[in-house]
Amino acid sequence: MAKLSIRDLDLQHKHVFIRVDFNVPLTEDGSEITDDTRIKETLPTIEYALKHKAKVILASHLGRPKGKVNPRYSLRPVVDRLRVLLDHEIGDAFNVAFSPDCVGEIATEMSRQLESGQVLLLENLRFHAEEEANDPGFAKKLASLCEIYINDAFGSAHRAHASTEGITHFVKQSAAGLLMEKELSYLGKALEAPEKPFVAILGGAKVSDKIQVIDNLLGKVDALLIGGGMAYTFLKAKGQDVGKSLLEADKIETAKEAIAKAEAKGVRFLLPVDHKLADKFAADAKTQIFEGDGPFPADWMALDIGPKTIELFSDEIIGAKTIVWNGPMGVFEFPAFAAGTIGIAQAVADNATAVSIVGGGDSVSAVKQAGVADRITHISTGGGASLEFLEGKKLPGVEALSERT
Ligand SMILES: Nc1ncnc2c1ncn2[C@@H]1O[C@H](COP(=O)(O)OP(=O)(O)O)[C@@H](O)[C@H]1O
Ligand SMILES: O=C(OP(=O)(O)O)[C@H](O)COP(=O)(O)O
Ligand SMILES: [Mg+2]
Repeated sequence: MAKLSIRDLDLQHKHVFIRVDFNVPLTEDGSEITDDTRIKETLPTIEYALKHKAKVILASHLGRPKGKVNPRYSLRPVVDRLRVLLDHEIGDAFNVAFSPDCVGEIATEMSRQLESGQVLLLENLRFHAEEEANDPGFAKKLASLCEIYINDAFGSAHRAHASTEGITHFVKQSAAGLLMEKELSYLGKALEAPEKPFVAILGGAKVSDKIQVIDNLLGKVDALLIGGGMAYTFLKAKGQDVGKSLLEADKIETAKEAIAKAEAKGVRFLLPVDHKLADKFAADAKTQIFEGDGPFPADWMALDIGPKTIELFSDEIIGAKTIVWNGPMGVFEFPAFAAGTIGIAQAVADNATAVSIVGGGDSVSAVKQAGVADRITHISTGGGASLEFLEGKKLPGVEALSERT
């Protein structure tokens, strides 16, 4: 990689701002972390900086609070977990300070008081609309906290936001963290010339974001399996009434184009053939299995793929030599709708001859919940980011870093 690495820099006694992706899955009320993979994966970078006597400032977004302060999306639960993890790694009673705002007087004062070898975590960057708008004034405020900027947030590297892109224009040195380097290096090698058959599995809830990558994926994969919340815009595009299922009406045209392109290119394009429907979006919803391409019963929504779809997708997965998976097959956080995601996780893990890559905050959480993570070749902290990387797009969070000269 031609980009500067944290290992190239002299960190001693400097304020080092590390952009991390602590956008971890939480319980519904936001009070507890359900999967801390993204925190654990940044520990090598944080420990490296501490060992080299940096004053470490950590910043992240959490969820999509849309530019407003919202306690539901506070990073406070992350401070507690980080303390425990660093205690365990570094020694007892390791303190992590927490600033209730990522910019302003308190953040400035707390960062000024940091000593070498100490850590400060800033509150959710997305409590300010300027973060996602990549506002230069806001980026400058973030930059004023530090002398060195490190981006270790691979999971957010596809975003050109103030803390991932803008900030680099206001600091002298911007470098990649160890997790960022590890992800780029692994994915770069694995996806340079993937062995075929190459099967991509897409699901999850970020339909409008991720439907964009399909066009480019169709030039690379032999089969594309679409489940989860992503599937219903496609089924609607094929003329099926999907009731109250997740639907992005303004992406129906994009979906139609993708279906046509897959056909023209001879890519096998699989959609669910049965579903587990719910009468409401809740863990205790009434359920029914629905099969075929007729209209869903009115007011019901699909929250999981059905057993025939698990079988159909698994048959495709068994024969693959490279598998990339992002996005759960259903609302696996509710036990009644976890079977599809767990079934696909097992099928991916059971294919011992394929290189398998599972990416995304929620997908990784699901694979761990299914107990098969150790049989996946690479667990990536990035969902959208790994898809855009696979597409061959330049990631703005990486592009913005200083060149190694
Ligand atoms: N059929 C569905 N309807 C609504 N939400 C769904 C459905 N299937 C999956 N999801 C949700 O998608 C979310 C994860 O999507 P996403 O963030 O895109 O994945 P990842 O974090 O793995 O990249 C999960 O919280 C899951 O509940
Ligand atoms: O969780 C994330 O992506 P993912 O759900 O695709 O894994 C990243 O933290 C990016 O979050 P965003 O999609 O709200 O910008
Ligand atoms: Mg997610």
